[in-house]
Amino acid sequence: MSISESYPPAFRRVTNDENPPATPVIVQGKDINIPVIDLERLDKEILREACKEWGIFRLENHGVPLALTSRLQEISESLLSLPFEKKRELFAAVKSPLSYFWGTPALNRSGDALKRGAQASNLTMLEGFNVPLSSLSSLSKLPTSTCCDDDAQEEPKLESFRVLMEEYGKHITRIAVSLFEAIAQTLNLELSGNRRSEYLSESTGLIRVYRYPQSSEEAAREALGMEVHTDSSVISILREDESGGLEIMKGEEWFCVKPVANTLIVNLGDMMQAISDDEYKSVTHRVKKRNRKTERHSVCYFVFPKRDCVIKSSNYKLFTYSDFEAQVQADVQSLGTKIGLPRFNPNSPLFL
Ligand SMILES: O=C(O)CCC(=O)C(=O)O
Ligand SMILES: [Fe+2]
Repeated sequence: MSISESYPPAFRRVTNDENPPATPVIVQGKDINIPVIDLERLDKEILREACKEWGIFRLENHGVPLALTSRLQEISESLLSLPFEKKRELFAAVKSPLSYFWGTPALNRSGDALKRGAQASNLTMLEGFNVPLSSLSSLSKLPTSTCCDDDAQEEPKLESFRVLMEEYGKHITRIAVSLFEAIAQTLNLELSGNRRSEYLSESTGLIRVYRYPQSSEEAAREALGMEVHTDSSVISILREDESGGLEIMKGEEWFCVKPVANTLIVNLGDMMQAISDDEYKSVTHRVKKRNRKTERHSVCYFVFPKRDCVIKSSNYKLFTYSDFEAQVQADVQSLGTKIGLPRFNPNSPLFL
């Protein structure tokens, strides 16, 4: 099987060099070193500075075993390299909470792609699996499909993926909770009662495993792997491979964040920005693959407030996380893009 048979059909034209879509050339940012935080020796001053000036940092000594991330990457790559139709069938057939998506990272709560408005022609060159962690742990084993004999060969792989994901999910949740508590201290945030678990609700934790395909030189100059955005989360934690491509906006400029083995990248999301009264930044970022000869694989964890948690912030009207999520989805559907926090800021022209 050629590699392109494992890509969604809509990607094949772009990866084959024939007629790449005519879109503006995207200039690649300069290299930059982001702040480094050592989780074993957390320095609150460095953490405060990183959250305030950058909204993103590299995490060292995070305690996730290298063997676990390597095995997770291996099994994810193996599942993602199955033929396109197979991936669709397999994930639909096992009726699990896991879902397979491609062409857009904008999904609804059930993991289905949102229909996009105005910019619907912008195909995003990525595919992946969406894994809501809480439903994963309630499934002791993935149900066996009765669909087709072929699937039987892949199901053990899917089951190993589930087991590894669950283990990885526990580590990454532990990291998110300790970082959130440390960040809250740097803000003197009052976390009495249930406030911590309302702001950072472990049960909302979600992991996405992404594959960004190879592409021709021509397309490489033109296509973005993931469009410019901020995350809606409180905290996001990324594990990327060595191929590079993550870029952040600092000031008015784009910069490339180079991969460093066995570290994680933590970025603050919109909810952290709101909770901090805009003291801390939800970093604007995108993925532009540097090396189009290889695929890029990444694993990204997102954690959110409880759905009905009211976000109180002096710069925004009161809103619940559910209100925010519904607004993002409505904007993606009608405008083709997320507006995010400005919708809730009475001083913004985009305020609703
Ligand atoms: O794949 C990556 O490196 C980044 C993914 C990302 O920014 C996201 O999923 O929000
Ligand atoms: Fe992101």
